[in-house]
Amino acid sequence: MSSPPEKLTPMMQQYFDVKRGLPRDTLLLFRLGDFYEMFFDDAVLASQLLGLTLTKRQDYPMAGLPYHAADSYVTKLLAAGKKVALCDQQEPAVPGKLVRRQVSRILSPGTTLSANQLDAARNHYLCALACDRAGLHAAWLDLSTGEFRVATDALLDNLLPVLTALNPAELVLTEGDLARWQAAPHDQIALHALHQFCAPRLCTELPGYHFEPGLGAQTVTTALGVLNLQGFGLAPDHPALGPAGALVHYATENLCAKPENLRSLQEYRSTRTLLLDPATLRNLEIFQSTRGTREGSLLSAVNRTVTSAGARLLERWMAAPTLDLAEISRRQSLVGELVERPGTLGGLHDSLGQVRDIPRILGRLQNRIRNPRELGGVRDTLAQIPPLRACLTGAGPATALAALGAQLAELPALRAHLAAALADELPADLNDGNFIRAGFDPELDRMRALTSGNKTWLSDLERTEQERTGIKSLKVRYNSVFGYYIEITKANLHLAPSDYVRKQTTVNGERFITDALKQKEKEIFHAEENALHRELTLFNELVAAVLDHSVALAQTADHLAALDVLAGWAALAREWDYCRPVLDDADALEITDGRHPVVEQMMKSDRSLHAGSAAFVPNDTVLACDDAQLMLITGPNMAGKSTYIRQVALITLLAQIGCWVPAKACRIGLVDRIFSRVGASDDLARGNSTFMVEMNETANILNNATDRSLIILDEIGRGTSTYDGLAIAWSVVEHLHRSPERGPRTLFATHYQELTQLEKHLPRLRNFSVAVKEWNDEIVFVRRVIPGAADRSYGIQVARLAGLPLSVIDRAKTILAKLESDDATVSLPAPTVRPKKKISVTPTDDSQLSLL
Ligand SMILES: Nc1ncnc2c1ncn2[C@@H]1O[C@H](COP(=O)(O)OP(=O)(O)OP(=O)(O)O)[C@@H](O)[C@H]1O
Repeated sequence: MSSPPEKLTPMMQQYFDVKRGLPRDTLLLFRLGDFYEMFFDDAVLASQLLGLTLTKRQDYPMAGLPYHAADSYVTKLLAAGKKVALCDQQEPAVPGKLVRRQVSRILSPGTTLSANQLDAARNHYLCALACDRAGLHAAWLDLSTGEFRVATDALLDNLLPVLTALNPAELVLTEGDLARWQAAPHDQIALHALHQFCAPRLCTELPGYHFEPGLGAQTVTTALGVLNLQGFGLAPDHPALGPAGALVHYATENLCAKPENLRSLQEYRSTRTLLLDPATLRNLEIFQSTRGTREGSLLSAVNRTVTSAGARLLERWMAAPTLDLAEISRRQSLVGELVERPGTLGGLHDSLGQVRDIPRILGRLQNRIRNPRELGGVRDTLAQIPPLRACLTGAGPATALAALGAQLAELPALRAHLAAALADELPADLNDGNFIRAGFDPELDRMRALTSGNKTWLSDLERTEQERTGIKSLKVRYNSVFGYYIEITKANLHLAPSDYVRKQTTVNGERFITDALKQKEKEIFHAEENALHRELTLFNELVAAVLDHSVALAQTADHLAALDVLAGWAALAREWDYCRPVLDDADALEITDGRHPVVEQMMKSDRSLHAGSAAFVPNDTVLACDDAQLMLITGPNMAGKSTYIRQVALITLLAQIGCWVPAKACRIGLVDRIFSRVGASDDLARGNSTFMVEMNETANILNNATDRSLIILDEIGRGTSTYDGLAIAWSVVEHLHRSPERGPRTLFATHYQELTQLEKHLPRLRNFSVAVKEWNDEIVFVRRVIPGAADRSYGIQVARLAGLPLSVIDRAKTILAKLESDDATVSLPAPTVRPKKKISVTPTDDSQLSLL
């Protein structure tokens, strides 16, 4: 920061005192009257980010923004990854006296609670990490809803996938860790992966002692208001309590108070979760498409939620699909009951549409961010509980839906209280008043009557003064500078009575006051102030009443969120004809008429735009760890290989979150991890070529896959020379098939025709191809996956479809014919191509398979 001027005014002295107490990367917004001002480097930066005018005060830069618009400016600063401290006046300003000021909150991307600064449909995590010889220890907290979790794992690969899926808005790390991870020797792959996860995010570093587990246990127990953590199944020396303590400390500093909405601390265990590594999340476009949009992702294809809390729960379920068969079956049954009852589904949809974001409303109320609309949200939600319960119990007393309905707390007293107390239309700002309904509180009514009585007096005054003076155009008006005044136009000034006191001359006339008018004004102001004060008291009582029921409200909100997700899935199942998959502990993966959930929907919307476009063609899959373990899929370009192998992975993922799946029938033996290696992507910024990324991802799969995993591999080895690539692809297939009895269920799409010969030697490998029809040297895609290897690749025909110039196509055909003939000499002009050698397989002993 620029150095402060030598001689400081008392106010600037106060500014520097506050600034010194803040972390260095925090912008200070310093309240001066109706503005928040920034000075020095903060002013320069903010003026650039917010487009504010940069001014000067005694030679140093200054920029200000009106305090009532602060929310939208702060939103922009947070979106730019900045942290912002709001320093407010703690007492009314008195001329000649320095006002007491204090930081009231620090806002950062991971700790903000304001509805404007949060995406309603997304969880918003602050996450702390520590890594030592015992492994990776993590804690994450959504301060807006109070969700708080810890996890520890000896293997980074078990924890990093879920953290990537959670996509935290901000990280808290031990000072120096980030640099240490970056500088770690090349073979420390785990530390580099950790650095890679952290580097693009906003990281705040805290001194190491904040991460000490003993201190963490104390901080966390105090924050949760419990004596110990046994009730949450956590030992006092759990290593993730270090990061958990650091999180609570950081949140407390930012809120300038203890976070009041932490209800519980849950341990996340990777052994209970289907893991999707970061590459798979990206490759399978689970949360966003490769273009970076929500549209085109699996999440958007299966999201039919109508509440924000439901949308967030769906995201959480997808980030960590469960391995708990009972839980999966519970969700499936609820979906099943709803699929059977379209009437119930319609009723739920309407009522859920009126439900407000209770978890975040409670989070704000508990952390002292309060406005009348938040209470309105609780009122409107409670009003929906009776119809929702009626809807659910209407399904029959012995149903899972009725059981869920019984868990929704009606809280009739609170509902009636809020309905009686709150006005229909509620202001966003407490100080605007008029949010308490007339007739609710006699005292408030009396004060309001006084105000309105006085206002009637004013309008009567206008009439009587017009009569007294004979000036028809005389007006009684109000402005914020003079308060109430009487206005007389120039032409009538000679008629102004002598008791009128002149206050201001305007272009058209003069403004006057009288003693009686000023007396009345005082009464009005006083009555308004009293009424607002009374409203605030009533408001605080209502907030207290709501918070008294916070546990029941929070639980009900959790049930409503689940109901929203499940009702959405039932609607999806009906609309797209999904089936209920059977999940068990067996080894099989059998899908009849499976479809790709995203491509299918996109094709339908294309069809509605372009008549004649084709419909999605369903395909079967049969895999088993100990039988058809590895499907090797060949076929022309564009035939549908990638779509097919991805659809199997997506159907598996949907099945394990409890959703129904796009198929006619489906049976899946639980999968512990889904791995994928698809497409080409480079990571040039970190010095990794396309091929290097491909090999890293493949290495990860081969090192971490278990017999319970599902692996999809698309064109392994494509990023290098033909023979190197083929050799690698070949040995990868062998590796996956190495155990004599069983191996991970694998789908392997390839253009290396040579690999199909492996079927003869690897008993659990099955050749499949995507069929095409050939017609007049053109190909027609039929999108059917059939047993047996493809005969050729039709690359040139597809290249023609892509619009390559005909001269190039013809020349390619000539070269291909030569290459495929025994005479491998191609006459010039020709590209430099290594003649293709015949590749053959020598049977029996695997180790003797000769490539070349
Ligand atoms: N089962 C299907 N039904 C209808 N259309 C499909 C089906 N499968 C794929 N398609 C369409 O075919 C296009 C190409 O599919 P895909 O990318 O899977 O082919 P591919 O065989 O992997 O091609 P390449 O080998 O060139 O990567 C998809 O974008 C999709 O629109």
